[in-house]
Amino acid sequence: KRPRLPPGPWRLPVVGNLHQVGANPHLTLRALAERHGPLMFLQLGSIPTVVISSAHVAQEAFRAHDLAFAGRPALYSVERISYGLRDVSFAPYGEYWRQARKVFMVELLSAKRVRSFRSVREREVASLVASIRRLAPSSSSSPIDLSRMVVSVTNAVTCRAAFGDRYEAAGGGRLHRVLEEMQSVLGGFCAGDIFPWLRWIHALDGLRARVERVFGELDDIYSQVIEEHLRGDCTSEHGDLVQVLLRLREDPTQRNTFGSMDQIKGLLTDIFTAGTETSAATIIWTMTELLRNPRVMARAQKEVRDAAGKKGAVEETDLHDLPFLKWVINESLRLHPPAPLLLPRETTEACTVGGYEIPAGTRVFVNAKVIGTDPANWSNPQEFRPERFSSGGDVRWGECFEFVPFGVGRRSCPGINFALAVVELVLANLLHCFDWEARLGKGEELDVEEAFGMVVHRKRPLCLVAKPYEYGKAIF
Ligand code: HEM
Repeated sequence: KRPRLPPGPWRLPVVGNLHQVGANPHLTLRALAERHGPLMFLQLGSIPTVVISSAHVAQEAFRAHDLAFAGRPALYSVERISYGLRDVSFAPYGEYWRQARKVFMVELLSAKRVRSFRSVREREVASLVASIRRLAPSSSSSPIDLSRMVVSVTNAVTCRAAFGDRYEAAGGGRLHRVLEEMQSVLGGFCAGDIFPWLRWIHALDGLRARVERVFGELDDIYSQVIEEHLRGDCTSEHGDLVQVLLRLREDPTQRNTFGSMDQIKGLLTDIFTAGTETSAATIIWTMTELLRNPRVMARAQKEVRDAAGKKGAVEETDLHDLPFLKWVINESLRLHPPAPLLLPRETTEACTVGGYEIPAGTRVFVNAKVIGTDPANWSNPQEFRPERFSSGGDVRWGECFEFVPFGVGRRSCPGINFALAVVELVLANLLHCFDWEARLGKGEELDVEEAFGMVVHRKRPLCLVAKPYEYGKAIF
């Protein structure tokens, strides 16, 4: 007997289940899964879709059929900005993806390479602390927009790792603006991704023009940076990604894969889309939860201040002594995974999960947020309680299906080391150098309202009063 599709809600003609998903899919999909189960079938416009909402189903799907789930859909905005999917994140599963991911892993994201960017991180974090001091010289200063400042730091760290010292020459400010606009065109569902035959509509609704504008500006910046590297004007002490990619062009074994400039540019875009907003959102959600939980804030600050002592700043070598801070970050990633539905997958072949058929070409969402707050695996799941990570040692990312903020299987995030290095250093310094206060009305609590996008941020920026801490005077 032919297996059936997984259960799911009734669908309307043409739109299918689209009207039930709405503008906040990570929330509506939770409610739908509660009714229809942890393996659910939806028809989103013309796209057959499966949503996985439990650790148990994720484990069964990815242990037995990792390859079948290793594809990605070709999304409208991503296709153009990644130079025709010449990236890692959205490249179709195959040889190009494998080679490109290997280059990322070895040349940019390995533990050794991440360590080599230490001075980049320390410099950018020092500059963040100095900016906050300038804006908030005393405890009676006005609140500062921490969300904005944190995105600038994560952008700057990624830009320096990718471009080396040419980052400022590339016009740091202009690049930030373009990257912001890029995140906005990539955010959310667009009609052309749900009804591929409707892609023409983006000529009318303005999306095509926005994508073209961002693409043009990015291309301009990349061309300038690559040109300077080719002229030999680049002297970064740690070696940067552009240098590495240009060297690969000279290598006869790699030339076929990385021969064209478009390939280099596609990979650069990937680093910015995958790496900056995700890390910034993690920092901001962690600060949000610390402010909502003064007991946890006090313990985290004590740990950091004990480790750094009278030093004006926390250095990377101090981070080894901060186990509590690491649990705090894990707890934040559990409650607020920046990519709550991971990145969409598309099945490369048909497979059977839990006795149900998943046809080839099905779009797949894994609901990391629901999995991380499933009462079957987490006690009092909505409570922010970092101590729950105290037993069992470090999390083994990718092997623990109850906690998947970085995804699962062969397409899981390769940037974990790179991300956590900057997230930990920024947070440690924010906690060491300042005391923080959210100026709220009587009885009011700091909110956790979300704005949906490929990366889920706070709906409103995190604006806080920063009170300089006594030992924080001599920064670095
Ligand atoms: C806290 C920060 C981060 C979070 C929460 C995060 C999360 C994720 C998630 C959920 C995925 C999709 C995984 C899947 O489909 O199973 C992903 C993929 C990816 N991430 Fe990250 N990420 C972060 C930081 C970074 C950084 C800093 C980089 C690089 C500089 C990076 C590079 C990538 C790439 C290239 C992919 C695509 C992998 C592939 O398709 O083979 N990420 N990330």
